[in-house]
Amino acid sequence: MAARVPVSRLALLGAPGSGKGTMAHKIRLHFGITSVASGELLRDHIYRRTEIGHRARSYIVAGRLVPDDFITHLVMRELQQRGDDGWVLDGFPRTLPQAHALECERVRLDAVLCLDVPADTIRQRLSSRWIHARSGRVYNTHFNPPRNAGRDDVTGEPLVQRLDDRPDAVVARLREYRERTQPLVTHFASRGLLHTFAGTETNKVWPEIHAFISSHVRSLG
Ligand SMILES: Nc1nc2c(ncn2[C@@H]2O[C@H](COP(=O)(O)OP(=O)(O)O)[C@@H](O)[C@H]2O)c(=O)[nH]1
Ligand SMILES: Nc1ncnc2c1ncn2[C@@H]1O[C@H](COP(=O)(O)OP(=O)(O)O)[C@@H](O)[C@H]1O
Repeated sequence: MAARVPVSRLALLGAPGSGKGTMAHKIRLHFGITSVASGELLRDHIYRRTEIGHRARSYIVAGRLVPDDFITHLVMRELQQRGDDGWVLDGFPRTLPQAHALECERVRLDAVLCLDVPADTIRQRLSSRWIHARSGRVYNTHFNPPRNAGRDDVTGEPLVQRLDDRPDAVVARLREYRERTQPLVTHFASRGLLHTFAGTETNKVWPEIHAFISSHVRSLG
């Protein structure tokens, strides 16, 4: 059974393809803490063809970050719905203004887990990532392939590649990461919240993250 941590508020920081979503999934399975994934929120809006999705699409396809106030509003609304529960933020904050917005709203973070993965590994992973568009389930032809090639395990529906996993969009996303997200490393380190986990294989990094959450995460229970 999952070991439950009563209250914990974590953020996953890392380049595109560093394994944030994969780790968030493992944290939910092992600790019962669910994630708020900013990219998934946006893709869901695009899939449902909402006005928000319409605004976000051109940024995402070009590999650019969507405007700060736009994504902050979306994530804050989601967090308000969660009330006092713990959560893992996957992909937010991604810029200094987003981190400042969390502080302004007095949203407490217990720890920021930074995934440090080399760019070559990231390019390989993203070229072999496939998703089920409706649910957001993520596969990889090498790491966690679907049971039937090209088909979602649960629905049997076809898998697709993300438009922003094309090589030119990946170059743009890695540039956005270096220029706008990496400054958060210093920001969170200065607040004593940063914990970095380096490696090229999720299954080797996960035991370190598991041990960290088991021993460090604040509990109000
Ligand atoms: N080969 C390989 N692929 C992995 C590993 N960990 C995660 N992946 C895959 O790499 C891709 C990116 O991981 P994901 O969790 O989506 O990264 P995110 O973009 O940071 O959320 C997905 O297709 C994962 O299934 C690993 O250790 N090895
Ligand atoms: N916090 C954020 N700030 C700005 N744009 C975001 C944010 N989160 C997600 N996005 C947009 O959604 C895209 C996909 O995000 P995500 O699913 O987290 O992908 P990945 O971590 O694989 O790059 C980003 O490239 C960006 O366009």
